[in-house]
Amino acid sequence: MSQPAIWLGVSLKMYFSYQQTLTWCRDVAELARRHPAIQQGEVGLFVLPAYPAIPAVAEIFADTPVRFGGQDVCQAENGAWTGEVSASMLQELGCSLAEIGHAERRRHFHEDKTQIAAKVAMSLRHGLTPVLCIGEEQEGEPAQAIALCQQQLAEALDNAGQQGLQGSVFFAYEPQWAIGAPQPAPDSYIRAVCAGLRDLQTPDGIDLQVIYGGSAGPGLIQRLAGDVDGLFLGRFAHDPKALAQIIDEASALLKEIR
Ligand SMILES: O=C(CO)COP(=O)(O)O
Repeated sequence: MSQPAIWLGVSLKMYFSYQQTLTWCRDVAELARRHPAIQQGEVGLFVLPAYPAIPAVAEIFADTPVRFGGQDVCQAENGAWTGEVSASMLQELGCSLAEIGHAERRRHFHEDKTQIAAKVAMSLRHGLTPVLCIGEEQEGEPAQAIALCQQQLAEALDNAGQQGLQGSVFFAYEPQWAIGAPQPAPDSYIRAVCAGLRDLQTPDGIDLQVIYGGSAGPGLIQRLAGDVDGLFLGRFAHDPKALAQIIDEASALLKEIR
């Protein structure tokens, strides 16, 4: 089956309890089982729950095409790294993704470009698709945002390129000023930046899917009309009905643009 044309990813961050996570995932699994666009592989869905929920989430999504992964991953293979989770353990649990470099991790845990590049390489080495989060801190001009993202992307893929690692990377473009806001960045801004990001060069064998995150919710995917490969959702996917609506919109958009 070919790759989905639109990806919808959801990070649950630390919003839900364990039981709330399972209840939400069961609703999403049900949605995935009955939605033709998901079943036919036109719209892809991925979910990033908190680490302890991963084994139960794996069971819930077992008979669906929904992918799941960690909200972070350790840069080291294994060993004396208290509190960390290795890429190999994520893979063992059935994960196919690892989120890397989210703005909240950069802010609260001072993650830097060296760690982020090492995490990207470690994920690819273990067959995990990095969900690499990049975005400018302050609102400015699209050209400035593209230049900054280009530099951060090159730094993040540097180790992987040098090691000749191959695979897909979700480039989650998340302007930091739009995360946790009442509404996303303006449509024209997102379209201009994401169109530029899609043209960026990557090391041989690494392909990018550009998805937009930052207060994304119902209505946005249609307004971005084909300039992004998908959305990376947070709060506005907490209501499964809202997620269902976004899947419907993605499916309708694909019918329009094909
Ligand atoms: O950071 C995000 C996704 O990882 C976006 O979160 P919000 O949509 O809640 O702003």
